[in-house]
Amino acid sequence: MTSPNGGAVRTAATVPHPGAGPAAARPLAIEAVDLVKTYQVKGGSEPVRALDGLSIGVEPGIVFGLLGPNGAGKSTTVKILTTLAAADSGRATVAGRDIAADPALVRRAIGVVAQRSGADPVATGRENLLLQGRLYGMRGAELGRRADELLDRFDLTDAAKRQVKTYSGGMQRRLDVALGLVHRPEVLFLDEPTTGLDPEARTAMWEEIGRLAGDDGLTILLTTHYLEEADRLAARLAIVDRGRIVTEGTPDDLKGELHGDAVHAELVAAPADDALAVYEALGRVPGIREITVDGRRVSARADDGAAAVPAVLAALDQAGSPVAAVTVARPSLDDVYLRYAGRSFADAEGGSR
Ligand SMILES: Nc1ncnc2c1ncn2[C@@H]1O[C@H](COP(=O)(O)OP(=O)(O)OP(=O)(O)O)[C@@H](O)[C@H]1O
Repeated sequence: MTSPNGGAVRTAATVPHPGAGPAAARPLAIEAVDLVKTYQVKGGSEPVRALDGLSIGVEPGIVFGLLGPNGAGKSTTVKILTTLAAADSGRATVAGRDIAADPALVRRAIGVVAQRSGADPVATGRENLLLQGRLYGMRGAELGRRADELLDRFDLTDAAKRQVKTYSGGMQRRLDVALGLVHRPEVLFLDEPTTGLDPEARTAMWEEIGRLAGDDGLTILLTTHYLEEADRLAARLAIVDRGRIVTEGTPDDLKGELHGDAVHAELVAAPADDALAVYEALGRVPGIREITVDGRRVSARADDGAAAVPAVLAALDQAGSPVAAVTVARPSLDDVYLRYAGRSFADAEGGSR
């Protein structure tokens, strides 16, 4: 089978329909296979490999989180899946259409809320929605009704006739999401929707996104570098590190893989000898496993964290690395990230790729 431009048309992969018989299957809303993307940097010798064989499969009707630190490759993935950039290699389908063979069909089927607002600041909120609808061929009373419905839904009715430049950050972001939904897309891309919002506006946006997830059939791909956001909103999530997916599952499954408690110790000083003495000393403490030393930070898992603390403190002291502070916690997504990426989320955010 070939497409009008001669390229091969790929059929979308399918997933078993939950609760349906073994023969029933639904197409994936998003499928990306082995995406690679490099950027040539002006004046730089080495090209940046933003995506290094990234693959995801997103079932329809869910919020799927792409979680990763700054520079992990989330925005590049969104740009490729929304046809704004081409991959060097690999393939993908969105809403059942191949992004390379049928980019126009993909664009009609998706809504995109980019990191930077696309709204016209000197137009009103309602005018922005009408303009966006017209771009998708919507007209007349139907478009007016859709704009009013979205203004109401995103709590913007009172501000509908105000210029967008007078909106608060939270109101602008809500309008951005409304703009992405005007033409009733099948798949909505939200690229870091709450970055830059104050905590109150962030919570309000989380509630909105949570409600959207219940909309009939809408699939949402959400990128975020907030662990809490992914935990709260995503039915499934994939953790991205250095352009690859390092693990994928429901937030609870991912945390559940980590049995026992996370023990984090802050050493008085970073160990000098490649931390060998620290690894050896902790390795001898019963019930302690998965030890990671990262500068002054030591992390490990323990079946009973609180009970293990005295032995951990004593072992580190004897190894010549006294402890300044220690915490015990239930596994978090940060622990999941540490396990798969080998460094803490905070370090990955601040560090180089
Ligand atoms: N146009 C570009 N030219 C050169 N390098 C780029 C370009 N766009 C992205 N990169 C690089 O590619 C890598 C991935 O960037 P990307 O924006 O996809 O990451 P991200 O996970 O979305 O991060 P952020 O949260 O900061 O947006 C980074 O190293 C980035 O510096």
